[in-house]
Amino acid sequence: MVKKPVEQFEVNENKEADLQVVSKNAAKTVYETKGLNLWYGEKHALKNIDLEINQNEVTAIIGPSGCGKSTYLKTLNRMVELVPTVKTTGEILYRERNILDKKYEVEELRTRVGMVFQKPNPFPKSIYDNIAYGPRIHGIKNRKLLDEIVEKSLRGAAIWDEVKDRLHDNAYGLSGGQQQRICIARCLAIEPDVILMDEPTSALDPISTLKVEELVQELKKDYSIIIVTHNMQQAARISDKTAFFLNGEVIEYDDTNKIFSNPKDQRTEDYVSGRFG
Ligand SMILES: Nc1ncnc2c1ncn2[C@@H]1O[C@H](COP(=O)(O)OP(=O)(O)OP(=O)(O)O)[C@@H](O)[C@H]1O
Repeated sequence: MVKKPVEQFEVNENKEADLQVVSKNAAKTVYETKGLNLWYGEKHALKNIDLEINQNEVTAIIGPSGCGKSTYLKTLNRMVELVPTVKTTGEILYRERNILDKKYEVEELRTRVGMVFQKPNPFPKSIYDNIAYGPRIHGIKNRKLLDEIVEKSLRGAAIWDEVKDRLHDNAYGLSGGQQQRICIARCLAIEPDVILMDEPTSALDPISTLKVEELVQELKKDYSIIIVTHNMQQAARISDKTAFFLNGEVIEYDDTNKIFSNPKDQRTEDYVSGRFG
């Protein structure tokens, strides 16, 4: 009788592979929002949000003005709590820990989660000092090490070649598109895990926009990116997943190509086809 050791081995190997897939998927979730509600005073701005955000993906948040996109983004680094009237319920798990728990140190969160804003906001300092700012705050004083971080971050933000000969010039002397990439480099210098972007190209010209979009595609190899955008073509071009928000609710969340080509909800279809918003 012929034994079947190979088949047996194959079965075992598959089981192991299955287990690996399961554990890999578990590690892939960077944020899990569960039943999140947020009020600004009486205004119920986020309603029962459930969203899972994956690692090394670009997640786009779209929806008409006032639907809660920026508010949701700002809950992810707890910036929203700077507004004194804010009240939240529910959970936001970041790497499996609830960041809304008062015991969670917000400083720790901000070293893991960087943010890029709509309007480029470099500090009124040299290009070099803009990038070295975060590492210096974290106690790095060694000049050689700072030089390395500055170069690596500027390269990572695809702006090194444009500024390498003027590192000690004021960042205000750069164009808007260059300033935005300096802000992205400043974010990379703290070696974050996640980058939040709130309409990062809305103040930029088309060429700078394209550069930032290409950069986002490049950065997702190393980071997880969540981007709020009004520009639906941009969401379709650069994101893996898209969440459509309306009146504080997530109406639909799916692979970007499904949201744009075959949405399940009529309201999503109406929005992505430009019928309102
Ligand atoms: N600081 C605040 N105090 C009170 N209400 C606020 C505050 N910030 C936002 N809101 C309200 O919460 C709702 C959601 O606002 P949010 O800025 O998150 O929307 P958005 O989708 O990002 O809009 P836009 O696309 O215009 O930037 C809006 O009704 C807004 O007026």
